[in-house]
Amino acid sequence: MAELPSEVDVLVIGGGSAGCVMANRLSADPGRRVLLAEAGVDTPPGRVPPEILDSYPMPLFHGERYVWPGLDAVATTDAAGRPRRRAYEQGRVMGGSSSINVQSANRGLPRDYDAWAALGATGWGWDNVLPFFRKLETDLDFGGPLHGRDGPLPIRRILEADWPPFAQAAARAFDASGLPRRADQNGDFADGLFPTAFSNRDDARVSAAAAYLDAATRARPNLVISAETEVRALSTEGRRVTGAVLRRPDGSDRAVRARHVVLCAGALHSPTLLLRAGIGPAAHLRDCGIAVVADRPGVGANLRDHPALTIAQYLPRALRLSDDYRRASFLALRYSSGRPGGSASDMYLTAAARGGWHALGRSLGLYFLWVNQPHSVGRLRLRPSDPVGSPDIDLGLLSDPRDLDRLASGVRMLVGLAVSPHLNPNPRELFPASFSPAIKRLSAVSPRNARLTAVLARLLDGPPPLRRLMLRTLTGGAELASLCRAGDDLDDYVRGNVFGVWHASGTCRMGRVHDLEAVVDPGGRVIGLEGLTVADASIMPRLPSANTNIPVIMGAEKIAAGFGLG
Ligand SMILES: Cc1cc2nc3c(=O)[nH]c(=O)nc-3n(C[C@H](O)[C@H](O)[C@H](O)COP(=O)(O)OP(=O)(O)OC[C@H]3O[C@@H](n4cnc5c(N)ncnc54)[C@H](O)[C@@H]3O)c2cc1C
Repeated sequence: MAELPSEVDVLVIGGGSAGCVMANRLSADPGRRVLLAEAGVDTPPGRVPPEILDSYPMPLFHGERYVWPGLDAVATTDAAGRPRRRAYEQGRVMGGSSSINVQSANRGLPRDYDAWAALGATGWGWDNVLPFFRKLETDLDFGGPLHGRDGPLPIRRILEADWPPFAQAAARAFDASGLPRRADQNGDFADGLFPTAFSNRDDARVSAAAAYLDAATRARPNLVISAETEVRALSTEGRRVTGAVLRRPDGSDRAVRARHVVLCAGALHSPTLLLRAGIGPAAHLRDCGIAVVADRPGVGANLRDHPALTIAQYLPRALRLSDDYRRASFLALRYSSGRPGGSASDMYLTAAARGGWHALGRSLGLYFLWVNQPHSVGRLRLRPSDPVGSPDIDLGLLSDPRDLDRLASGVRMLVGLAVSPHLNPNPRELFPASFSPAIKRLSAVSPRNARLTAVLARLLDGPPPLRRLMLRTLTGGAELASLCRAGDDLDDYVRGNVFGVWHASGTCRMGRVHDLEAVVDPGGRVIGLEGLTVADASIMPRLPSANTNIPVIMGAEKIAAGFGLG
């Protein structure tokens, strides 16, 4: 257990994607004493658990060891107004969600950041953020003015020449979209079919912890890293944040004073800590019995994730990945829906050659389809009956009907592409999948599940009538191709199955200091408070047209570069 200082210059709360960047960059000044407090276990160099290093990530987020317990979220409400709630995984381990994620390393599009600037995040336009995208990476495939050569995070792709049969087949099937094949999704910003970029070296994950908390950084005498240390509360004196109360692994609480606190607890926990400290919408705080320190209506508002569907396909044997091939996701299609209310590149589709770690998963391909530029917005609140318990999260994924429309049209497009002689021409063998509680249970790594899925996989590979019977049982009889023929049924299917892709963001959004809904200024400082910065996924004004890890790391790099105590 690391010895805790009683007073530091900077306390960084949360050692996730943003927190690792902040701890590294802020402790580069030897005169600044920095403490990083992370609730989860540490992953020091040379002792990263093999399941975290693994290029195949799914067992991590279906397991319990590295995720926050008790977090769930309402995806949307059904036609009768009933909320549809499901577990929402977030990393609780050094590296945070970058230690459990799918490792996709996608920047998004220049116009995403120009839109941030237009919304009040002055200085965050593409020309301003590009230097930080370059700074964070070593691109192992591409150079030139758009790419970094010596940043902490290696980014690579499996290029077409090295694709296994599934990826070759999926690309041939997706060619029917008419979109060109492109090589660099982080440097070529038009629509097309790309090899996905990911944060990985030598077929091993490189989390933010591996990249930014290397041995040399950890050896700095002015940096203390305290894992298994949960921050229970921020401390305030008037409108100044003066430190926090930390719970140690032995259960004891310890107050640490800090000249400046940097919140990097993620888009769900950062606003939760602010609300509990009395920083948030005044009426809501009063409902919870919390004294108001600063009335900031934007705290917990503007919660965004990409509304997504998962769809599985029974794969012929020739397209299945061999067991020693760990990475399963190879390509992505960025395309424009062309629907009313849509915009260029507003949709995203990925194809993975394995639906799970087990025998059943090996016989399935898995597609993720999401709205890349959603209009829908959700919110996070404390529960007035239990303000110190898990927050009440409503992703509001289809709160805007244009997102329902685009997802439904995306399903039609996917059916048109994936029901193909290159993959599997049988429309009944492309079917809805979701990470329901039953599938999550089946996806936990255990000898029992290995045996059970081996039996199921053998049955699935049996005679076609038996396979159809199994698929009917698994999916409750829903067939995507027939759903697409009946518009209302397709909408019901989308409403009943939509979920996020763990890209929670926006709950402490950046904006101009006079914007009442903004929570932080363009330097990440909480408006109206002293001594407090937020530097994680919470600050995004809008989602980029991309997975969020690399944009979060870019944001933390930028905030660290402009950081000053005060
Ligand atoms: C399952 C999953 C798959 C994903 N796949 C991808 C992908 O392939 N590509 C991609 O780009 N993005 C992906 N994402 C999203 C991406 O990883 C996140 O957007 C990004 O990691 C968020 O960074 P963050 O710093 O905001 O939060 P996090 O990385 O989640 O870090 C927050 C940290 O704060 C700690 N913490 C929280 N509260 C406290 C407290 N009170 N005290 C102490 N510590 C605390 C947490 O334990 C955690 O370590 C995925 C996310 C998940 C969960």
